[in-house]
Amino acid sequence: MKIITAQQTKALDAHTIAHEPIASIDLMERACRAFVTWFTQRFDNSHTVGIVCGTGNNGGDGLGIARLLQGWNYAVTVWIVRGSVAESNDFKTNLERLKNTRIKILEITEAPECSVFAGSDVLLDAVFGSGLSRPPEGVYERVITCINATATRRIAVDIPSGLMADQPTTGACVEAHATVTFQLPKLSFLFPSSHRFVGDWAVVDIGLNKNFIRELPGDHFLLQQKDVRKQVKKRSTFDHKGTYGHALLVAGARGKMGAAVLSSRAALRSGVGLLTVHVPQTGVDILQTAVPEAMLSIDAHSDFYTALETADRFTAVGIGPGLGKSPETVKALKKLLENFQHPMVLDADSLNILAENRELLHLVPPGCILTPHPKEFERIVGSWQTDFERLQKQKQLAAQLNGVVVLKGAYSSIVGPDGKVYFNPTGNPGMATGGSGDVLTGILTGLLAQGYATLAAAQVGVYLHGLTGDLAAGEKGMNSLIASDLIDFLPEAYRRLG
Ligand SMILES: NC(=O)C1=CN([C@@H]2O[C@H](COP(=O)(O)OP(=O)(O)OC[C@H]3O[C@@H](n4cnc5c(N)ncnc54)[C@H](O)[C@@H]3O)[C@@H](O)[C@H]2O)[C@@H](O)CC1
Ligand SMILES: Nc1ncnc2c1ncn2[C@@H]1O[C@H](COP(=O)(O)OP(=O)(O)O)[C@@H](O)[C@H]1O
Ligand SMILES: [K+]
Repeated sequence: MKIITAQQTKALDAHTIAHEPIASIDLMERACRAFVTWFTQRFDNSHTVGIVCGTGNNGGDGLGIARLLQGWNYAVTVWIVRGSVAESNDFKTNLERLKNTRIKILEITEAPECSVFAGSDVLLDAVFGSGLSRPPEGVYERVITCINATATRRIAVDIPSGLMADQPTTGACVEAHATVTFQLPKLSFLFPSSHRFVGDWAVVDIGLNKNFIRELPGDHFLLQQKDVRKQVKKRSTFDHKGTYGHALLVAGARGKMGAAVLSSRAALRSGVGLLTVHVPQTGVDILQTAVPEAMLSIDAHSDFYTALETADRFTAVGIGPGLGKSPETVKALKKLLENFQHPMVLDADSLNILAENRELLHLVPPGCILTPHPKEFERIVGSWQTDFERLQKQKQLAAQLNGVVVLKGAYSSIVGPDGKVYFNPTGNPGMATGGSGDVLTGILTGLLAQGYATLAAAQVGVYLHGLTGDLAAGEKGMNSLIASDLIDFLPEAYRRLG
Protein backbone atom coordinates (compact mmCIF):
# COMPACT_ATOMS: atom_id res chain seq x y z
CA MET A 1 0.00 0.00 0.00
CA LYS A 2 1.55 3.24 -1.14
CA ILE A 3 1.56 6.19 1.22
CA ILE A 4 1.10 9.40 -0.71
CA THR A 5 1.57 13.06 0.15
CA ALA A 6 -1.20 15.62 0.73
CA GLN A 7 -0.27 17.17 -2.61
CA GLN A 8 -0.61 13.81 -4.36
CA THR A 9 -3.94 13.23 -2.60
CA LYS A 10 -5.23 16.40 -4.19
CA ALA A 11 -4.09 15.22 -7.62
CA LEU A 12 -5.64 11.81 -6.95
CA ASP A 13 -8.99 13.37 -6.01
CA ALA A 14 -8.87 15.49 -9.16
CA HIS A 15 -7.94 12.53 -11.35
CA THR A 16 -10.77 10.40 -9.94
CA ILE A 17 -13.25 13.24 -10.45
CA ALA A 18 -12.13 13.71 -14.07
CA HIS A 19 -11.71 10.09 -15.13
CA GLU A 20 -14.25 8.00 -13.27
CA PRO A 21 -15.96 10.41 -13.88
CA ILE A 22 -17.71 11.55 -10.73
CA ALA A 23 -18.78 14.97 -9.52
CA SER A 24 -16.66 16.35 -6.68
CA ILE A 25 -19.71 16.56 -4.41
CA ASP A 26 -20.56 12.92 -5.12
CA LEU A 27 -17.04 11.88 -4.21
CA MET A 28 -17.44 13.80 -0.98
CA GLU A 29 -20.74 11.99 -0.41
CA ARG A 30 -18.92 8.68 -0.86
CA ALA A 31 -16.36 9.75 1.75
CA CYS A 32 -19.15 10.75 4.12
CA ARG A 33 -20.92 7.42 3.62
CA ALA A 34 -17.72 5.48 4.23
CA PHE A 35 -17.15 7.42 7.45
CA VAL A 36 -20.75 6.90 8.57
CA THR A 37 -20.56 3.16 7.90
CA TRP A 38 -17.50 2.95 10.13
CA PHE A 39 -19.17 5.12 12.75
CA THR A 40 -22.55 3.42 12.94
CA GLN A 41 -20.87 0.04 13.40
CA ARG A 42 -19.26 1.35 16.58
CA PHE A 43 -21.68 3.88 18.05
CA ASP A 44 -25.43 3.31 17.99
CA ASN A 45 -27.91 6.18 17.75
CA SER A 46 -28.33 6.47 21.48
CA HIS A 47 -25.12 8.54 21.26
CA THR A 48 -25.46 12.28 20.74
CA VAL A 49 -22.99 13.52 18.15
CA GLY A 50 -21.29 16.92 17.91
CA ILE A 51 -19.50 17.82 14.67
CA VAL A 52 -17.04 20.71 14.51
CA CYS A 53 -16.67 21.81 10.89
CA GLY A 54 -14.30 24.15 9.10
CA THR A 55 -15.37 25.76 5.84
CA GLY A 56 -13.12 23.85 3.42
CA ASN A 57 -13.72 20.35 2.12
CA ASN A 58 -13.00 18.70 5.46
CA GLY A 59 -15.79 20.84 6.88
CA GLY A 60 -17.90 19.81 3.88
CA ASP A 61 -17.36 16.20 4.90
CA GLY A 62 -18.48 17.10 8.42
CA LEU A 63 -21.74 18.58 7.13
CA GLY A 64 -22.43 15.58 4.91
CA ILE A 65 -21.77 13.24 7.82
CA ALA A 66 -24.19 15.28 9.94
CA ARG A 67 -26.96 14.82 7.36
CA LEU A 68 -26.36 11.09 6.99
CA LEU A 69 -26.21 10.50 10.74
CA GLN A 70 -29.42 12.42 11.20
CA GLY A 71 -30.92 10.11 8.60
CA TRP A 72 -30.03 7.26 10.96
CA ASN A 73 -31.79 9.09 13.81
CA TYR A 74 -28.75 10.32 15.68
CA ALA A 75 -29.16 13.60 17.55
CA VAL A 76 -26.60 15.84 15.83
CA THR A 77 -25.25 19.30 16.62
CA VAL A 78 -23.00 21.10 14.15
CA TRP A 79 -20.61 23.94 14.86
CA ILE A 80 -19.21 25.85 11.91
CA VAL A 81 -15.92 27.57 12.60
CA ARG A 82 -15.64 30.70 10.50
CA GLY A 83 -12.11 32.08 10.31
CA SER A 84 -10.07 33.04 7.27
CA VAL A 85 -10.92 29.99 5.15
CA ALA A 86 -13.26 30.68 2.23
CA GLU A 87 -16.21 28.30 1.86
CA SER A 88 -15.40 25.57 -0.67
CA ASN A 89 -18.06 24.75 -3.26
CA ASP A 90 -18.77 21.34 -1.77
CA PHE A 91 -19.01 22.88 1.69
CA LYS A 92 -21.62 25.29 0.34
CA THR A 93 -23.61 22.49 -1.28
CA ASN A 94 -23.59 20.38 1.85
CA LEU A 95 -24.64 23.38 3.95
CA GLU A 96 -27.53 23.96 1.57
CA ARG A 97 -28.51 20.31 1.98
CA LEU A 98 -28.82 20.79 5.73
CA LYS A 99 -31.65 23.26 5.31
CA ASN A 100 -34.98 21.80 6.35
CA THR A 101 -33.34 19.27 8.66
CA ARG A 102 -33.65 19.20 12.43
CA ILE A 103 -29.91 19.58 12.85
CA LYS A 104 -28.84 22.36 15.18
CA ILE A 105 -26.19 24.54 13.49
CA LEU A 106 -24.15 26.97 15.57
CA GLU A 107 -21.59 29.40 14.21
CA ILE A 108 -18.23 30.14 15.84
CA THR A 109 -16.69 33.36 14.61
CA GLU A 110 -14.44 34.25 17.51
CA ALA A 111 -12.50 32.43 20.21
CA PRO A 112 -15.16 30.45 22.14
CA GLU A 113 -15.43 29.46 25.79
CA CYS A 114 -14.16 25.94 26.06
CA SER A 115 -17.43 24.64 27.49
CA VAL A 116 -18.89 25.19 24.00
CA PHE A 117 -18.50 21.55 22.93
CA ALA A 118 -19.65 19.95 26.17
CA GLY A 119 -22.73 17.76 26.11
CA SER A 120 -22.19 15.43 23.15
CA ASP A 121 -21.28 11.79 23.67
CA VAL A 122 -19.01 11.83 20.63
CA LEU A 123 -17.31 14.82 19.02
CA LEU A 124 -16.25 14.64 15.37
CA ASP A 125 -13.40 16.85 14.23
CA ALA A 126 -13.85 18.17 10.68
CA VAL A 127 -12.09 21.54 10.98
CA PHE A 128 -9.04 20.92 8.80
CA GLY A 129 -8.14 17.95 6.64
CA SER A 130 -5.20 17.33 4.37
CA GLY A 131 -5.41 20.93 3.10
CA LEU A 132 -3.68 22.24 6.23
CA SER A 133 -0.65 24.23 5.16
CA ARG A 134 0.50 26.01 8.32
CA PRO A 135 -0.17 25.84 12.06
CA PRO A 136 -3.73 26.87 12.99
CA GLU A 137 -4.03 30.30 14.61
CA GLY A 138 -6.67 32.53 16.18
CA VAL A 139 -10.15 31.07 16.33
CA TYR A 140 -8.91 27.78 14.81
CA GLU A 141 -6.26 27.30 17.45
CA ARG A 142 -8.76 28.06 20.21
CA VAL A 143 -11.32 25.66 18.78
CA ILE A 144 -8.70 22.89 18.70
CA THR A 145 -7.85 23.60 22.35
CA CYS A 146 -11.55 23.39 23.20
CA ILE A 147 -12.05 20.15 21.28
CA ASN A 148 -9.18 18.66 23.29
CA ALA A 149 -10.71 19.93 26.53
CA THR A 150 -13.90 17.89 26.07
CA ALA A 151 -14.25 14.74 28.09
CA THR A 152 -16.06 13.03 25.22
CA ARG A 153 -14.73 10.62 22.64
CA ARG A 154 -13.06 12.56 19.85
CA ILE A 155 -12.97 11.18 16.33
CA ALA A 156 -11.13 12.90 13.52
CA VAL A 157 -12.47 12.95 9.97
CA ASP A 158 -9.61 12.05 7.61
CA ILE A 159 -6.86 13.54 9.78
CA PRO A 160 -6.82 15.29 13.17
CA SER A 161 -7.09 19.03 12.56
CA GLY A 162 -3.66 20.58 12.92
CA LEU A 163 -1.70 17.45 12.02
CA MET A 164 0.52 17.75 8.97
CA ALA A 165 0.30 14.68 6.76
CA ASP A 166 3.90 14.66 5.60
CA GLN A 167 5.79 17.30 7.54
CA PRO A 168 6.55 17.79 11.21
CA THR A 169 3.61 19.23 13.16
CA THR A 170 4.47 22.29 15.21
CA GLY A 171 1.14 23.92 16.08
CA ALA A 172 -2.06 23.09 17.93
CA CYS A 173 -3.56 19.76 16.96
CA VAL A 174 -6.66 17.80 17.84
CA GLU A 175 -5.93 14.83 20.07
CA ALA A 176 -8.30 12.28 18.63
CA HIS A 177 -9.06 8.93 20.21
CA ALA A 178 -9.58 7.58 16.70
CA THR A 179 -9.11 8.80 13.14
CA VAL A 180 -11.02 7.55 10.14
CA THR A 181 -8.96 8.36 7.10
CA PHE A 182 -9.89 8.23 3.43
CA GLN A 183 -8.33 5.69 1.06
CA LEU A 184 -4.75 5.62 2.36
CA PRO A 185 -3.04 6.33 5.68
CA LYS A 186 -0.98 9.51 5.95
CA LEU A 187 2.77 9.20 6.53
CA SER A 188 2.67 10.94 9.90
CA PHE A 189 0.21 8.36 11.26
CA LEU A 190 3.09 5.88 11.34
CA PHE A 191 5.33 7.95 13.61
CA PRO A 192 5.39 7.61 17.39
CA SER A 193 5.05 11.38 17.95
CA SER A 194 1.69 11.45 16.11
CA HIS A 195 0.02 8.77 18.17
CA ARG A 196 -1.36 11.17 20.77
CA PHE A 197 -3.12 13.08 17.95
CA VAL A 198 -4.24 10.26 15.68
CA GLY A 199 -5.22 7.62 18.25
CA ASP A 200 -6.25 4.35 16.64
CA TRP A 201 -6.70 4.91 12.95
CA ALA A 202 -8.72 3.13 10.31
CA VAL A 203 -8.72 3.48 6.55
CA VAL A 204 -12.00 3.53 4.63
CA ASP A 205 -12.12 2.98 0.89
CA ILE A 206 -13.72 5.82 -1.06
CA GLY A 207 -12.92 4.40 -4.49
CA LEU A 208 -10.14 6.74 -5.56
CA ASN A 209 -8.45 5.63 -8.78
CA LYS A 210 -6.19 2.65 -7.97
CA ASN A 211 -4.25 2.76 -11.26
CA PHE A 212 -3.40 6.38 -10.64
CA ILE A 213 -2.20 5.52 -7.11
CA ARG A 214 0.02 2.78 -8.56
CA GLU A 215 1.62 5.20 -10.98
CA LEU A 216 2.24 7.99 -8.51
CA PRO A 217 5.89 8.30 -7.57
CA GLY A 218 6.54 7.46 -3.93
CA ASP A 219 9.05 5.99 -1.53
CA HIS A 220 6.79 5.08 1.37
CA PHE A 221 4.73 1.92 1.65
CA LEU A 222 2.74 0.04 4.26
CA LEU A 223 3.37 -3.70 3.98
CA GLN A 224 0.33 -5.82 3.33
CA GLN A 225 -0.11 -9.54 3.85
CA LYS A 226 -0.65 -10.20 0.15
CA ASP A 227 2.68 -8.56 -0.77
CA VAL A 228 4.57 -10.47 1.88
CA ARG A 229 2.89 -13.76 1.01
CA LYS A 230 4.18 -13.53 -2.57
CA GLN A 231 7.74 -13.46 -1.31
CA VAL A 232 7.58 -16.57 0.86
CA LYS A 233 9.56 -19.40 -0.75
CA LYS A 234 7.75 -22.65 -1.39
CA ARG A 235 9.33 -26.04 -0.69
CA SER A 236 9.77 -28.57 -3.46
CA THR A 237 9.66 -32.39 -3.39
CA PHE A 238 13.38 -33.11 -3.73
CA ASP A 239 14.62 -30.35 -1.44
CA HIS A 240 17.06 -31.35 1.27
CA LYS A 241 18.57 -29.54 4.21
CA GLY A 242 21.33 -28.18 1.99
CA THR A 243 18.67 -26.37 -0.01
CA TYR A 244 17.83 -24.24 2.98
CA GLY A 245 21.25 -22.97 3.88
CA HIS A 246 23.49 -23.11 6.89
CA ALA A 247 23.15 -20.22 9.30
CA LEU A 248 25.60 -19.15 11.97
CA LEU A 249 24.43 -17.27 15.02
CA VAL A 250 27.02 -15.59 17.19
CA ALA A 251 25.15 -14.82 20.37
CA GLY A 252 25.19 -15.07 24.13
CA ALA A 253 27.67 -14.41 26.91
CA ARG A 254 27.73 -15.50 30.55
CA GLY A 255 24.38 -14.51 32.04
CA LYS A 256 22.86 -13.82 28.63
CA MET A 257 22.70 -17.23 27.05
CA GLY A 258 18.93 -16.93 26.86
CA ALA A 259 19.37 -14.49 23.98
CA ALA A 260 21.27 -17.19 22.07
CA VAL A 261 18.61 -19.78 22.86
CA LEU A 262 15.79 -17.52 21.66
CA SER A 263 17.48 -16.50 18.43
CA SER A 264 18.53 -20.11 17.71
CA ARG A 265 15.05 -21.50 18.17
CA ALA A 266 13.63 -18.74 16.02
CA ALA A 267 16.16 -19.39 13.24
CA LEU A 268 15.24 -23.08 13.22
CA ARG A 269 11.50 -22.35 13.15
CA SER A 270 12.07 -19.94 10.30
CA GLY A 271 13.04 -22.95 8.20
CA VAL A 272 16.82 -22.88 7.95
CA GLY A 273 18.46 -26.15 6.79
CA LEU A 274 21.28 -26.20 9.31
CA LEU A 275 22.13 -24.01 12.24
CA THR A 276 25.42 -23.57 14.04
CA VAL A 277 25.61 -21.37 17.11
CA HIS A 278 28.92 -19.91 18.25
CA VAL A 279 28.94 -19.73 22.05
CA PRO A 280 31.46 -19.27 24.86
CA GLN A 281 32.15 -22.38 26.92
CA THR A 282 29.69 -21.36 29.58
CA GLY A 283 26.94 -21.68 26.99
CA VAL A 284 27.66 -25.18 25.72
CA ASP A 285 25.43 -27.21 28.02
CA ILE A 286 22.71 -24.57 27.92
CA LEU A 287 22.52 -24.54 24.14
CA GLN A 288 22.88 -28.29 23.69
CA THR A 289 20.07 -28.87 26.15
CA ALA A 290 17.73 -26.09 25.10
CA VAL A 291 18.24 -26.39 21.34
CA PRO A 292 19.27 -29.95 20.41
CA GLU A 293 18.78 -29.24 16.71
CA ALA A 294 21.63 -26.72 16.67
CA MET A 295 25.33 -27.54 16.25
CA LEU A 296 27.86 -25.59 18.25
CA SER A 297 31.03 -23.73 17.49
CA ILE A 298 32.76 -23.24 20.83
CA ASP A 299 34.80 -20.17 21.69
CA ALA A 300 38.17 -20.46 23.40
CA HIS A 301 36.88 -18.14 26.12
CA SER A 302 34.67 -19.29 28.95
CA ASP A 303 32.42 -16.23 29.09
CA PHE A 304 32.15 -14.36 25.82
CA TYR A 305 32.95 -14.26 22.11
CA THR A 306 36.61 -13.72 21.25
CA ALA A 307 37.29 -15.50 17.97
CA LEU A 308 35.77 -17.64 15.29
CA GLU A 309 37.89 -19.97 13.20
CA THR A 310 36.17 -19.34 9.92
CA ALA A 311 32.71 -18.40 8.78
CA ASP A 312 33.24 -19.38 5.15
CA ARG A 313 30.94 -22.38 5.17
CA PHE A 314 27.90 -20.41 6.34
CA THR A 315 25.36 -18.86 4.00
CA ALA A 316 24.41 -16.16 6.49
CA VAL A 317 25.50 -14.92 9.89
CA GLY A 318 23.46 -13.27 12.63
CA ILE A 319 25.44 -11.60 15.35
CA GLY A 320 24.65 -9.59 18.44
CA PRO A 321 22.02 -10.88 20.86
CA GLY A 322 23.48 -11.08 24.37
CA LEU A 323 27.01 -10.73 22.96
CA GLY A 324 28.54 -8.18 25.32
CA LYS A 325 31.11 -5.58 24.30
CA SER A 326 34.44 -6.75 25.73
CA PRO A 327 37.51 -5.53 23.79
CA GLU A 328 38.14 -9.07 22.52
CA THR A 329 34.58 -9.25 21.23
CA VAL A 330 35.12 -5.96 19.39
CA LYS A 331 38.23 -7.41 17.73
CA ALA A 332 36.42 -10.61 16.83
CA LEU A 333 33.53 -8.69 15.27
CA LYS A 334 36.01 -6.64 13.25
CA LYS A 335 37.65 -9.78 11.93
CA LEU A 336 34.31 -11.31 11.04
CA LEU A 337 33.24 -8.17 9.18
CA GLU A 338 36.54 -8.15 7.26
CA ASN A 339 36.34 -11.78 6.25
CA PHE A 340 32.72 -12.75 5.81
CA GLN A 341 31.37 -12.02 2.35
CA HIS A 342 27.75 -13.14 2.70
CA PRO A 343 24.78 -11.26 4.16
CA MET A 344 24.67 -10.73 7.89
CA VAL A 345 22.18 -9.62 10.48
CA LEU A 346 23.66 -7.14 12.94
CA ASP A 347 21.68 -6.65 16.12
CA ALA A 348 21.93 -5.56 19.75
CA ASP A 349 25.52 -5.47 21.04
CA SER A 350 27.03 -5.72 17.59
CA LEU A 351 25.23 -2.43 16.84
CA ASN A 352 26.46 -0.94 20.10
CA ILE A 353 29.99 -1.98 19.14
CA LEU A 354 29.58 -0.31 15.75
CA ALA A 355 28.37 2.86 17.47
CA GLU A 356 31.40 2.93 19.76
CA ASN A 357 33.91 1.94 17.05
CA ARG A 358 32.71 3.89 14.07
CA GLU A 359 35.57 2.78 11.84
CA LEU A 360 33.90 -0.66 11.82
CA LEU A 361 30.87 0.77 10.00
CA HIS A 362 32.96 0.91 6.83
CA LEU A 363 33.57 -2.83 7.06
CA VAL A 364 29.92 -3.84 7.08
CA PRO A 365 29.52 -5.89 3.88
CA PRO A 366 26.78 -4.91 1.42
CA GLY A 367 23.43 -6.63 1.75
CA CYS A 368 23.39 -6.72 5.55
CA ILE A 369 20.38 -6.13 7.77
CA LEU A 370 20.77 -3.92 10.83
CA THR A 371 17.98 -4.16 13.39
CA PRO A 372 18.35 -1.32 15.90
CA HIS A 373 15.66 -0.27 18.34
CA PRO A 374 15.46 3.53 18.65
CA LYS A 375 18.11 3.77 21.39
CA GLU A 376 20.60 1.64 19.44
CA PHE A 377 19.82 3.68 16.35
CA GLU A 378 20.50 6.93 18.20
CA ARG A 379 23.85 5.59 19.36
CA ILE A 380 24.82 5.07 15.73
CA VAL A 381 23.36 8.15 14.02
CA GLY A 382 22.97 10.70 16.84
CA SER A 383 19.75 12.29 18.07
CA TRP A 384 16.93 13.75 15.99
CA GLN A 385 14.38 16.53 16.44
CA THR A 386 11.43 15.00 14.61
CA ASP A 387 10.40 11.58 13.37
CA PHE A 388 10.82 12.88 9.82
CA GLU A 389 14.45 13.62 10.59
CA ARG A 390 14.78 10.18 12.14
CA LEU A 391 13.51 8.61 8.94
CA GLN A 392 15.96 10.71 6.93
CA LYS A 393 18.81 9.42 9.06
CA GLN A 394 17.60 5.87 8.54
CA LYS A 395 17.65 6.38 4.78
CA GLN A 396 21.15 7.82 4.95
CA LEU A 397 22.46 4.90 6.99
CA ALA A 398 20.91 2.32 4.65
CA ALA A 399 22.46 4.08 1.65
CA GLN A 400 25.84 4.44 3.35
CA LEU A 401 25.96 0.74 4.23
CA ASN A 402 24.33 -0.41 1.00
CA GLY A 403 22.09 -2.56 3.17
CA VAL A 404 18.76 -2.63 4.95
CA VAL A 405 18.10 -0.82 8.22
CA VAL A 406 15.11 -2.02 10.25
CA LEU A 407 14.14 0.49 12.92
CA LYS A 408 12.09 -1.50 15.42
CA GLY A 409 8.97 -0.43 17.29
CA ALA A 410 5.31 0.00 16.40
CA TYR A 411 5.22 0.22 12.58
CA SER A 412 8.86 -0.87 12.32
CA SER A 413 10.33 0.80 9.26
CA ILE A 414 12.39 -1.19 6.79
CA VAL A 415 14.62 0.97 4.61
CA GLY A 416 16.75 -0.26 1.71
CA PRO A 417 19.72 1.42 0.05
CA ASP A 418 17.43 3.00 -2.57
CA GLY A 419 15.66 4.96 0.18
CA LYS A 420 12.34 3.14 -0.17
CA VAL A 421 10.59 2.71 3.17
CA TYR A 422 8.30 -0.18 4.10
CA PHE A 423 6.34 0.19 7.33
CA ASN A 424 5.22 -2.99 9.04
CA PRO A 425 1.63 -3.15 10.29
CA THR A 426 1.89 -6.32 12.39
CA GLY A 427 2.88 -6.47 16.04
CA ASN A 428 1.58 -4.97 19.26
CA PRO A 429 2.80 -3.56 22.59
CA GLY A 430 2.73 -7.07 24.09
CA MET A 431 6.02 -7.51 22.21
CA ALA A 432 7.65 -4.86 24.37
CA THR A 433 9.29 -7.58 26.44
CA GLY A 434 12.92 -8.67 26.73
CA GLY A 435 13.98 -11.10 24.03
CA SER A 436 11.48 -10.11 21.31
CA GLY A 437 14.30 -8.59 19.29
CA ASP A 438 16.45 -11.72 19.68
CA VAL A 439 13.65 -13.70 18.09
CA LEU A 440 13.62 -11.31 15.14
CA THR A 441 17.37 -11.72 14.68
CA GLY A 442 16.94 -15.49 14.54
CA ILE A 443 14.14 -15.25 11.99
CA LEU A 444 16.05 -12.85 9.75
CA THR A 445 19.24 -14.90 9.90
CA GLY A 446 17.30 -18.04 9.07
CA LEU A 447 15.68 -16.36 6.05
CA LEU A 448 18.94 -14.91 4.74
CA ALA A 449 20.58 -18.32 5.04
CA GLN A 450 17.78 -19.81 2.95
CA GLY A 451 18.66 -17.47 0.13
CA TYR A 452 16.11 -14.72 0.57
CA ALA A 453 17.41 -11.45 -0.85
CA THR A 454 18.17 -8.92 1.84
CA LEU A 455 15.10 -6.74 1.39
CA ALA A 456 12.78 -9.74 0.99
CA ALA A 457 14.21 -11.33 4.15
CA ALA A 458 13.63 -8.09 6.05
CA GLN A 459 10.06 -7.70 4.81
CA VAL A 460 9.03 -11.32 5.33
CA GLY A 461 10.89 -11.59 8.65
CA VAL A 462 9.59 -8.39 10.21
CA TYR A 463 6.03 -9.07 9.06
CA LEU A 464 6.13 -12.68 10.32
CA HIS A 465 7.64 -11.63 13.64
CA GLY A 466 4.86 -9.09 14.22
CA LEU A 467 2.27 -11.65 13.20
CA THR A 468 3.62 -14.11 15.80
CA GLY A 469 3.12 -11.30 18.32
CA ASP A 470 -0.47 -10.73 17.24
CA LEU A 471 -1.28 -14.44 17.35
CA ALA A 472 0.43 -14.82 20.73
CA ALA A 473 -1.40 -11.77 22.12
CA GLY A 474 -4.69 -13.25 20.90
CA GLU A 475 -4.10 -16.34 22.99
CA LYS A 476 -2.11 -15.11 25.99
CA GLY A 477 -3.01 -11.42 26.13
CA MET A 478 -0.47 -8.64 25.77
CA ASN A 479 0.50 -8.40 29.42
CA SER A 480 1.62 -11.99 29.74
CA LEU A 481 3.25 -12.33 26.34
CA ILE A 482 6.93 -13.38 26.51
CA ALA A 483 9.47 -13.78 23.75
CA SER A 484 9.30 -17.61 23.72
CA ASP A 485 5.59 -17.30 22.83
CA LEU A 486 6.60 -15.59 19.60
CA ILE A 487 8.59 -18.65 18.56
CA ASP A 488 5.71 -20.95 19.50
CA PHE A 489 3.46 -19.02 17.13
CA LEU A 490 5.89 -18.93 14.23
CA PRO A 491 4.43 -22.11 12.65
CA GLU A 492 0.92 -20.60 12.67
CA ALA A 493 2.19 -17.26 11.38
CA TYR A 494 3.91 -19.06 8.50
CA ARG A 495 0.72 -20.98 7.75
CA ARG A 496 -1.17 -17.69 7.43
CA LEU A 497 1.34 -16.65 4.77
CA GLY A 498 1.24 -20.01 3.00
N1 LIG B 1 -12.96 15.78 -3.77
C1 LIG B 1 -12.14 16.00 -2.80
O1 LIG B 1 -11.23 16.82 -2.92
C2 LIG B 1 -12.35 15.27 -1.53
C3 LIG B 1 -11.90 15.86 -0.35
N2 LIG B 1 -12.17 15.33 0.84
C4 LIG B 1 -11.94 16.10 2.07
O2 LIG B 1 -11.27 17.30 1.79
C5 LIG B 1 -10.23 17.53 2.70
C6 LIG B 1 -9.27 18.50 2.13
O3 LIG B 1 -10.00 19.67 1.93
P1 LIG B 1 -9.39 21.08 1.55
O4 LIG B 1 -8.33 20.93 0.55
O5 LIG B 1 -10.55 21.96 1.25
O6 LIG B 1 -8.69 21.57 2.86
P2 LIG B 1 -9.12 21.65 4.37
O7 LIG B 1 -10.58 21.46 4.56
O8 LIG B 1 -8.21 20.79 5.09
O9 LIG B 1 -8.73 23.19 4.71
C7 LIG B 1 -9.37 24.27 4.11
C8 LIG B 1 -8.42 25.33 3.65
O10 LIG B 1 -7.83 25.99 4.75
C9 LIG B 1 -6.66 26.68 4.34
N3 LIG B 1 -5.68 26.53 5.41
C10 LIG B 1 -4.71 25.60 5.54
N4 LIG B 1 -4.06 25.73 6.69
C11 LIG B 1 -4.64 26.79 7.31
C12 LIG B 1 -4.41 27.45 8.55
N5 LIG B 1 -3.48 27.02 9.38
N6 LIG B 1 -5.17 28.49 8.88
C13 LIG B 1 -6.14 28.93 8.07
N7 LIG B 1 -6.42 28.35 6.88
C14 LIG B 1 -5.67 27.31 6.51
C15 LIG B 1 -6.25 26.09 3.05
O11 LIG B 1 -6.36 27.06 2.05
C16 LIG B 1 -7.22 24.91 2.84
O12 LIG B 1 -7.53 24.72 1.51
C17 LIG B 1 -9.72 16.14 2.99
O13 LIG B 1 -8.99 16.06 4.17
C18 LIG B 1 -11.03 15.37 3.05
O14 LIG B 1 -11.58 15.51 4.34
C19 LIG B 1 -13.07 14.19 0.90
O15 LIG B 1 -14.37 14.72 0.88
C20 LIG B 1 -12.87 13.26 -0.26
C21 LIG B 1 -13.05 13.97 -1.54
N1 LIG C 1 4.40 -1.33 20.75
C1 LIG C 1 4.87 -2.22 19.85
N2 LIG C 1 4.19 -2.47 18.72
C2 LIG C 1 4.68 -3.34 17.82
N3 LIG C 1 5.86 -4.01 17.94
C3 LIG C 1 6.57 -3.80 19.04
C4 LIG C 1 6.12 -2.90 20.06
N4 LIG C 1 7.06 -2.89 21.03
C5 LIG C 1 8.04 -3.74 20.64
N5 LIG C 1 7.75 -4.30 19.45
C6 LIG C 1 8.61 -5.21 18.69
O1 LIG C 1 9.32 -6.07 19.57
C7 LIG C 1 10.71 -6.15 19.23
C8 LIG C 1 11.55 -5.61 20.40
O2 LIG C 1 12.90 -5.66 20.05
P1 LIG C 1 14.05 -5.14 21.04
O3 LIG C 1 13.72 -3.76 21.52
O4 LIG C 1 15.33 -5.35 20.36
O5 LIG C 1 13.89 -6.11 22.27
P2 LIG C 1 14.97 -7.02 23.02
O6 LIG C 1 16.27 -6.28 22.96
O7 LIG C 1 14.44 -7.13 24.40
O8 LIG C 1 14.99 -8.32 22.31
C9 LIG C 1 10.87 -5.36 17.94
O9 LIG C 1 10.79 -6.19 16.82
C10 LIG C 1 9.68 -4.40 17.97
O10 LIG C 1 9.27 -4.02 16.67
K1 LIG D 1 -10.16 16.78 10.64
